[in-house]
This record gives sequence, C-alpha cells and structure tokens, in this order.
Amino acid sequence: MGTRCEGLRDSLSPIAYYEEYSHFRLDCLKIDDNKELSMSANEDLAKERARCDFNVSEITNILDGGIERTKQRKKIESIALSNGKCCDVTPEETLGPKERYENAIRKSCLYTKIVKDQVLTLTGLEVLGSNSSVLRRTADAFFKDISPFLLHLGMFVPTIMGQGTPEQQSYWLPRALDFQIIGTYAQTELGHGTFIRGLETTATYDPDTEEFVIHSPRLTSYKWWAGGLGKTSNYCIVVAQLYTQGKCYGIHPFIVQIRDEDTHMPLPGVRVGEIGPRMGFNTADNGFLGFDHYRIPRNHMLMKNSQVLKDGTYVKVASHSKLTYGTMVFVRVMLVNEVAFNLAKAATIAVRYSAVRRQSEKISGEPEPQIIDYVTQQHKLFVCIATAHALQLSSNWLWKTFSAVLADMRGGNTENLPELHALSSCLKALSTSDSAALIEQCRLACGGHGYMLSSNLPLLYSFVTATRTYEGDYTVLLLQTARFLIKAWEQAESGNPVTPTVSYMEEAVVGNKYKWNGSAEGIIKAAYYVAAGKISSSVTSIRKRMKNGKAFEDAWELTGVQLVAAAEAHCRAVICDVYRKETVRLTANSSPNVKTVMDQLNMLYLSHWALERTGDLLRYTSTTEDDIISCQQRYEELLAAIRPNAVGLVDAFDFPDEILQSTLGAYDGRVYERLMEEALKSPLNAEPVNRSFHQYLKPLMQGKL
Ligand SMILES: CCCCCCCCCCCCCC(=O)SCCNC(=O)CCNC(=O)[C@H](O)C(C)(C)COP(=O)(O)OP(=O)(O)OC[C@H]1O[C@@H](n2cnc3c(N)ncnc32)[C@H](O)[C@@H]1OP(=O)(O)O
Ligand SMILES: Cc1cc2nc3c(=O)[nH]c(=O)nc-3n(C[C@H](O)[C@H](O)[C@H](O)COP(=O)(O)OP(=O)(O)OC[C@H]3O[C@@H](n4cnc5c(N)ncnc54)[C@H](O)[C@@H]3O)c2cc1C
Repeated sequence: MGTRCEGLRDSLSPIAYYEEYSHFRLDCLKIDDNKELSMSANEDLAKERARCDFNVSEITNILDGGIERTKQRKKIESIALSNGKCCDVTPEETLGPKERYENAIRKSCLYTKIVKDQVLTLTGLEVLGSNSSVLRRTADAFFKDISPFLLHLGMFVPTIMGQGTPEQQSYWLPRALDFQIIGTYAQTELGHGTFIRGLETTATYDPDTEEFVIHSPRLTSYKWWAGGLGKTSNYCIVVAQLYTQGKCYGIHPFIVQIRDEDTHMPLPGVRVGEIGPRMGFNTADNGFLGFDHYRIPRNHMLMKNSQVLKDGTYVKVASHSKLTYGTMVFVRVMLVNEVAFNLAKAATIAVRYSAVRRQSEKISGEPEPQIIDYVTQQHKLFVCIATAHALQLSSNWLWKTFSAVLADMRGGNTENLPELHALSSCLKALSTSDSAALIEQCRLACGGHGYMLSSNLPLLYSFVTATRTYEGDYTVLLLQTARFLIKAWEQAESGNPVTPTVSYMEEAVVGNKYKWNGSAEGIIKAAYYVAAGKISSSVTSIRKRMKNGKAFEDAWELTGVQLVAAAEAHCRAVICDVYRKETVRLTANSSPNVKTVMDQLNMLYLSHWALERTGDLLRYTSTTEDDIISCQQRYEELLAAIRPNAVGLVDAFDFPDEILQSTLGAYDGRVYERLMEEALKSPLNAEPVNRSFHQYLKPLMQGKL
C-alpha cells in the first residue's frame, strides 16, 4: 500500500493529489480486508418506511407550497444534480484555506453557469424572489460550507432592486444578474455592527467634479465581515454617512467598484482583504475594506429613497426615514425560511440515524433497541421536525405579509412598515435561535458520530448559529419588537385600535386571567396571555422607574431583560398561532392520515412550549398544576403516536443525498459504511507512516531528540 502512494504528493497539486489518491485508498481497503463494504440499504430504515401510515409526498407538497412547486423544485434539483462535476472527491474540510476557497470558487462558477443557462430560462426571475429558497437548497449539493457568491444574490442584487431608481436598476441589474460583475454588501465596520447610525465611513459630495469621496477616517471605520468581499467581489454596496453642503444626512447606500474588471487588482485608494479564519463561513471570504479619499460618480449613490442633485442639494424622496434599511428587512424575512430548511436537514440526519443506530439494552439480554425507541430520544428529535414545520409555515406567512406591505409602500403607504419591522425582527431572532439550538440538539442526539464533520451537523450548526448574530443580533432585534409592543400596549390601554398581530392586547389590557384549556386554540390563547402579561409587567417596571426619577431611556434600559422576554413570548404566540392556522388550512383537503400526523406534530409543538413555559403559565394565566400534569401526559402520548411515522416525516422533507451531504443521514442508512469511506479519504490516511515519525516521534522515543 505504501509503495503505491509514495511520490504522489510531489508530482500532483493538492487537490489532484487527493482526488487521485482517494481512489487508491478505497482500492487498498478492498484488497487488504479481502471483503467489500456492504452496498445494501439498512433494513431498519426499510422497516420504518413500511410502517409509515401516510402518503409521504402529500406532506412534501404541503411544505413546498403545492404539487406544482414540488415538481418545479425537483426539476431544478435534477438539472443541478445531474451535473456530476459538482462532487468533491476529497471532503472540502480536509483542504487548506486557499484550496478550499479556490474549490468554492470553482463550484460557484459551475453552479452559476447551470443557474444562468438552465434554471433561469426555466423559471425566469421568479427563482430569485419568493422561490429563491429552491436555489439555496440546490446550492447545498455543491457547497458544504458557504458560496462566496451568497451575498451577490442575497444582498447586492436585492439592494439595487430595493434602493435603486428605475434608471439605476436598468443599468446595474442586467450586469449583476449576468454575473458580469460580482458584488456584496459592506455595512458593518470594525467598530460598529448593530448601531448603524454610528457607522464612520464617509461619502462627501464634491459638486465641482460631481463625485462622492469615500473615506475611512480611522481603523474602526474599516468595513468588516461582508461575505465574498475579501477576494471575490469587484463591486459592493457601501453604506456610508452622506455629507453634502457641509451637512451630514446619515447613512446611505452607494455602489462602489473596488477591483479592476479585467485584472481584478484592488483599485488605487481601496484596501481590501480577507478577515481570517472563522467558526464557519470559511469558504465565503468574508472581508475588510478601507478607502483613502476614493472617488465615485454621483450617480453611484442609490437614489430611490433620497437624492443628491448635481449642485449638492439633498432631496428626500421616501415617505419613511427607515426605507434605507429595506435590504435588511428583506433578508430577515428570507432567513426564517433559510433556517427552517437547515433545521429540516438536521432533523432528517438525526432521525434516520436514530432508526439505524442500536445501543444499550432496555431489558437485559434482549436485542439492543433502535435509539429512536427511547422516549428521551423522541423528546429530543420530534420537536425538531415540528419546529421545522412551524418555521417553514411561518416563513411563508411572513413572506406574504412582506409582499403585501411592499405593495402598499409602492403606492406610498408606509403605515404597516412598523408592524412588518416588529414581526420580521422577532421572527428572525426566534427562528435563528431555535434552529441553532435544535441543530445542536440533533448533533448531541447522534452521540460521537454527530461530532464528525462528515455527519454535516457541525457545519449546519456553525452556519445557523451565525444567523442569530448577522442581519441584526438576537437581543437587539427583540428589543426592536419590544418598542412596537410597548407602544401598542399603551394604545390598547387608552382604547385606541391596534394592528392585527397585537389585537390580543385589547382583551388582555382589561386584566382578566386566562383559564387553561388544553386544546390547540386554548394553548395559543394562553401563549398570547403570557405575552400580554410580560408586556404589562414591562410597562409597569418602566413606569415605576420613571416615577422614581429615571429618564425614559434609563428606565427602558433597566427593564431590558423583561422587554426581551416579552418580545420572545409575543413571537412564540405568533408562531404557535400561524402554525396552527396554516396547518388547518393546508390540510383541509388532505387524506385523513396526513391530517392526523400534521395535527399531532402541531399539538406536539404547542404542548412542548406550554411545558417549557409552565412558570409563565402559572404566573400569567389561571393554569393549575393538574392542567400541567395533563399537558405532560398529552405530550408523552404524542411522542408515542408520532414514533411510527418519524422516518416518513423526515423523508417528506425530500432531501436528495447530494443536498444532505451526511454520512449519518443518507436515504439508504448505510451509516457505518459511509463513515469508513469518509475516514479513508482523510489525508492522514494517505501514507502508512507520517514523516513526523522520522522527524520527531522516533528521535523522542529513542532518546535522540
Ligand atoms: C438567494 C437568496 C438567499 C437568501 C439568504 C440570504 C442570506 C444572506 C446572508 C447575509 C449575511 C449577513 C449580512 C449582514 O449581516 S448585513 C448587516 C446587517 N446589520 C444589521 O442588521 C444591523 C442591525 N441594526 C439595525 O438594524 C439598526 O441599527 C437598529 C434597528 C438596531 C436601530 O436602528 P436606528 O438606531 O436607526 O433606529 P432606532 O433604534 O433609533 O429606532 C428609530 C425608529 O426606527 C424604527 N426602525 C428601525 N429599523 C427599522 C426598519 N428596518 N424598518 C422600519 N423601522 C425601523 C425603530 O423601530 C424606531 O421606531 P420608533 O420606535 O421610533 O417608532
Ligand atoms: C458570519 C457573518 C457574516 C456577516 N456578513 C456580513 C455582511 O455580509 N455584511 C455586513 O455588513 N455585515 C455582516 N456581518 C456583520 C453582522 O451583521 C454583525 O456582526 C451583526 O449585526 C452584529 O453586530 P456587532 O458584531 O457589531 O455586534 P455588537 O452590536 O457589538 O453586539 C455585541 C453584544 O452587544 C449586545 N448589544 C449591542 N447593542 C445593544 C443594545 N442596543 N442593547 C442591548 N444589547 C446590545 C448584543 O446583543 C451582543 O450581545 C456578518 C457577521 C457574521 C458573524
């Protein structure tokens, strides 16, 4: 084995070396062990599928948004997946940082070409809007980590669409959509991410040349974090403080060219690079960017919401001051879907693995059970399936709300923007936080093998945990929702009408305590009463502090912990409500067994959160200990009822193996064979003896070091 491998490393590039060599090693295994790795599917999984009592594709269609959308998704997936060149023969995580980046660019270009040549012609631009999750999902067959192009379609293009004038859009969009230019979104700086009014990059208008001068006055004003900025993008949206006629008008978006379109060299006055290794996103070349009095034409300011005329006059066009924040709202809406889909992947991996894995003895001497038969394992996993459903359906609902508010705003009506901001903020915060925690729960549910990168659970976690921070940190966004809730509470108290998502306050301000009722509707109502109770307590605390002499801002700040909890409770109630209503609506014409299993999952989610919040229920409603006991009993019955359908439920997410990219979660359940196959691809297995033995180990062991 050793002799066949020696010398290869010297003659081949690292990637070619690994590609070449991994075949040798699989060969070697067969020869050395004199037996082939099993190719047959796992029997336990086959049995699980046989016992599933509902039509799997019916639930797939519900989750996709209808049978036609399932067909379209599958068509797009098959176009992308039929291109065999997407595969990595060597796991990308075993490559060095440069090779990983280069490999990510190779795959991004390949994928982009497929999307441009075949997918866009099939779907039109729709695939970049409400249907963009299909593109993201398919892209995961190409990337285990993140594509350096994510920000191009995720934020650069949406910012031009949302913040550019029609003329600007017609100039930039064709070039961007054709990938003649690649862009990103550089807002965050070394010194500020959350407090964007505090950004330090300046764009000062010079009427003599009709240009803006972009400048980074100090180290903390360097842009930091933008995905694809370090090495890939040649353009970016730069968010900077606009100065004209000696006055600062706050932050505005500008399109800035940072690299030469031909040589790709950074342009004079631009300092750009990659920010170094991160917990995840390591193929996304997140970058830094600084400017030294760098000039751009006047019309590179995105001028849909406000303009600077040739003479330097500032003109405000938009009717709402926060429309410049529009791209962030859009991405927050998209992220709810994004994390729902990643949680569904983790649940698929962990449930299938739990059906394959056998461990311990329930009864001494009896065969080891599948670990999915432990009720504690069901408790860990079934809520993950239910949450993936809850977030998927909430994200569809949020998208519809977003589209309706956008349509209003096109007609000049921004009345519903505060409610949309409050909703998208808390749904982004809770969905990312829940998904990250539950993906980690899936990893833990897979024991030691879940810790393997080849399970894909660590990468899913590292990606999703970042979503809790970026596009607005969890706490910060919940505090934004709390602002809205406190105002709404005050309106309800004074008898004024409130918007639909907070209409529960009208009943709650009277001070009634809600009597527990274990039905779905009863639990949802209780959740709203908990939210109302927490909002009311926050209002009381703020008022008390102000009465004791604190300014409103100080009273608000001191009440922060309660405010975050109130916003969290409000959002949980909204998710419970939307999940229930959408489940009932979407299964109205379903077959009886689909209706039953979707109802069970929904009830499981509601009961789970009731039990997680028993303290709140006892405090803010008239729930008794007996009610909690019956809720616990119902929850345990639901675990047992869902158990036979668990594998069917994750199959309904319909992830091809190429997208799941997991040794533990593949459809055929060949867990152990795949783990070994992947282990054999490790570069450390490329030679029987590593050279460090001769350099260090041997001298140490022989006392010659
Ligand atoms: C292909 C598709 C792929 C899809 C996947 C995409 C993946 C992409 C990957 C992405 C990778 C990562 C990419 C990235 O990470 S890009 C960087 C993202 N950065 C952030 O998200 C920064 C977070 N910070 C903020 O948003 C603001 O600074 C906040 C909001 C915290 C405060 O802000 P500010 O200090 O200015 O405001 P104020 O507190 O004085 O409040 C003043 C008033 O304004 C209202 N207000 C505030 N904001 C909004 C709003 N938006 N719409 C409507 N209204 C809004 C507010 O409620 C208040 O109202 P009122 O109480 O006075 O009535
Ligand atoms: C993987 C990744 C990719 C990213 N991609 C991009 C990108 O493409 N483009 C881009 O522009 N940015 C990007 N970012 C930056 C991201 O948007 C910011 O990191 C994020 O908005 C949080 O801001 P911050 O880092 O300044 O955190 P900080 O605001 O410094 O937060 C630190 C802590 O302080 C708390 N805190 C802050 N303000 C308050 C407050 N008012 N009240 C209470 N608590 C508060 C927070 O809750 C948090 O616990 C990315 C970040 C990551 C991790």
